[in-house]
Amino acid sequence: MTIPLIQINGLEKTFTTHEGWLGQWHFHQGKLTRRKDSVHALNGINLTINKGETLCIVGETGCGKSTLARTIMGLTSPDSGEIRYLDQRIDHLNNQQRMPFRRRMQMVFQNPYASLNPRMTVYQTLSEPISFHNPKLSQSQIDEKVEVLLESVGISASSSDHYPHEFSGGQRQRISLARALSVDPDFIVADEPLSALDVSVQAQVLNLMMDKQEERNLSYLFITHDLAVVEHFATRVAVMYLGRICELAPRSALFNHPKHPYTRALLSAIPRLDSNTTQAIRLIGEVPTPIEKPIGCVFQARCPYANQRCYDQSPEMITQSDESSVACHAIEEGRL
Ligand SMILES: Nc1ncnc2c1ncn2[C@@H]1O[C@H](COP(=O)(O)OP(=O)(O)OP(=O)(O)O)[C@@H](O)[C@H]1O
Repeated sequence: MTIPLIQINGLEKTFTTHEGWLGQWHFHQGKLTRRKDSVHALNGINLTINKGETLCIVGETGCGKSTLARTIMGLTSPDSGEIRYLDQRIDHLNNQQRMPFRRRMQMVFQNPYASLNPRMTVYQTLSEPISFHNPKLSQSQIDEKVEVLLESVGISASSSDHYPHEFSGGQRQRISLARALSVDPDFIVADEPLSALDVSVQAQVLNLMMDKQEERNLSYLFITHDLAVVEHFATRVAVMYLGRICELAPRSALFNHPKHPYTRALLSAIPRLDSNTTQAIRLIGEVPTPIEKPIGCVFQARCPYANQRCYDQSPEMITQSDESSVACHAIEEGRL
């Protein structure tokens, strides 16, 4: 049975930036004014992450993947929209109110070199969240939990007095995962957790994450550029473009029958031995900047199927027969 764990409705986030060194001041109504640009990072995201599933987010750099992750985790506040954990709204909580959810929702970052405190031993890194969230545990119970946790991610408990710099990149990412697991979460956001690692180590860390998911019925929101990882690991895949989700589909539907022109373009960039019958699309044109949010479909400027409606009207997500959803006028009109 599918149980929704995280539900996101109409999430919007715009950042205001002061663009460029020379361009940041200008005269406006006789006054020297600092120029501001609005970066539309999230433009109405609707998404559900179910219990026990891995939802992978893919899309070009700057399309809003990390902003989505950080907003779900409460590290960035949304401008509008709702985020629910089970049936509780969590998008507007202050630090104090968010505390119970911090245990249940954890994050693993791209760079284990930066995300572990270099001045804390592995024991301190793991025991601190354990004792904070379980104040009744005795010292020996905490010690035992740290030991079991470390061994469970393939790090010898005898190295718990070592510092992060004494470990390899893969070991550090294992320790980051152990830290996330130390408080028994239900949900982990992993933002490019493999991309700072050697290719040979990536598979080991990915397999470890899959084992932990099975053991603990974890839900993952997994952000990656690597479509081979997505094909191996995802339950469902959300394809993002310029702050919007353009296709959301079960893994096999997405890889076997990609629908949105952007998804097709992404997948046709992967060299494959089996010939895919879906027509490949080569992307033309520049990636538009999130500062100039287009009216209509966000993919219009690079889409070979765009017509006037695509320039005028933003397409809605429409569910297809294979449980995928896609936002594309050309598909809706049967032109694709
Ligand atoms: N704190 C911020 N202030 C201003 N702009 C920001 C901020 N954070 C993100 N942005 C902008 O929002 C847009 C989305 O950024 P985001 O990091 O979410 O994209 P991404 O898809 O995760 O990219 P990448 O794959 O490179 O990590 C980008 O244009 C980025 O420059």
